[in-house]
Amino acid sequence: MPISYQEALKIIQTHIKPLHVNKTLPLLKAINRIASADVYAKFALPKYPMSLKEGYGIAFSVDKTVYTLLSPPYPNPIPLGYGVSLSTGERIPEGADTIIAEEDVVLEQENCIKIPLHVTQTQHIKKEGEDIAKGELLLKKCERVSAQKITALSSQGITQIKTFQKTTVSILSIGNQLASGEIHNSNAMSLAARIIELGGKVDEIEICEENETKILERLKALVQKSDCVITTGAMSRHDAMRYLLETKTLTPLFHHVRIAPAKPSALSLLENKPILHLPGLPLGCMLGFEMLGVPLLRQLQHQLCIIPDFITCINQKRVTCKDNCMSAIPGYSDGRNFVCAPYYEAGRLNILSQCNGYTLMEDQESIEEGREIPFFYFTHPPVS
Ligand SMILES: Nc1nc2c(c(=O)[nH]1)N[C@H]1C(S)=C(S)[C@@H](COP(=O)(O)OP(=O)(O)OC[C@H]3O[C@@H](n4cnc5c(N)ncnc54)[C@H](O)[C@@H]3O)O[C@H]1N2
Ligand code: MOO
Repeated sequence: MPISYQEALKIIQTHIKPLHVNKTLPLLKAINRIASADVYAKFALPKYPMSLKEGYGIAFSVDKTVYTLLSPPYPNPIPLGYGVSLSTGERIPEGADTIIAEEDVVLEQENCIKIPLHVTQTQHIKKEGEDIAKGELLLKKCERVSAQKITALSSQGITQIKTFQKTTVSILSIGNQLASGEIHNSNAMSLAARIIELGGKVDEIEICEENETKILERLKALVQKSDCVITTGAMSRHDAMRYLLETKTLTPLFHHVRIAPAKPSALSLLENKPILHLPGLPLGCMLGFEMLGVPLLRQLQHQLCIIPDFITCINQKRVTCKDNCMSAIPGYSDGRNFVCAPYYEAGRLNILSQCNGYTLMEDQESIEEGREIPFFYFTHPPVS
């Protein structure tokens, strides 16, 4: 009996152990990787109150509009009614509590300024610790290292961080047409490209003819090399990969999922390494990877949510799907609307090149125009 898509995801979450190999990397090499340790701020930023304008720092007094400018060395604190010249980003001396931009003052004499009537005390000042507090959590374990996270880290002088090792994947493509050279192995190259896009590393890409002994031998070798193996093909009736799963030569954690396409997909463990078995039909293989392979990689990479982020879009063209399963429908979204691909049968080859993501729809025969749908971008870093 096929299990539901949710059950398959649950099995990935409960049976697949995230990888525990750490690597300390320079910040820019860590981009898109997952942090393997919390990083805290060593000191507060800014370290001192700073002026956000080119102008004057004054010790504000409510009844005064004219301020005498002092020259360094300044008295500590600056007395009420006095001020100093400051540039943008400069430290504000003790006692000065308000910044007046230079274009807002009238120079009365050489060392005297007249400030506008409406001044807010503390204006244009960035206070000590306003950006980052000492001890603040800057990067959480299991969080993706992004350009936005780099700002705080580099402002602390942090040049390297601990991340989880990239997931390494080997691909075994099974089929006699592949082995004889009758067809090119576009599935493996497409999967490999996608794995690299997602931040993984591809170790080996091999082709194997449909022979149970040879498949098993190659799988045993590949699980030694990689964190995870993906097989493609030989999953229909009477096929070799399916036979190995059905006879429990390879013990499946699941086999047959109520998804469309890629229903015959399976997940097994060999020497504790996960093997994802996808069908050979090209679109079935790639959408099966999006539905099951992406969550598997996210699980291996400690992602808290193994499903990637999605946005909500409005469906623009009626879509037919399969009821009693989770259908993945590829298409294009401009961020607001979704239009499904003109065709999306599992055996088609090249339609994804015209798509930027897919929607998932469960137990529906169709998705009507105007309906809200989830949309998963291919380009979203899925380990985030
Ligand atoms: N009588 C039935 N037939 C099929 C059923 C069924 O229930 N009853 N299920 C269908 C479903 S669903 C799927 S999915 C496929 C599973 O097919 P396989 O995984 O066994 O596919 P292969 O025989 O290995 O390959 C089919 C076809 O796909 C192309 N291919 C395969 N590998 C590659 C590759 N690496 N790169 C590019 N293209 C590849 C090639 O044209 C193969 O001939 O079974 C249905 N059948
Ligand atoms: O499960 Mo298959 O990929 O629909 O043809």
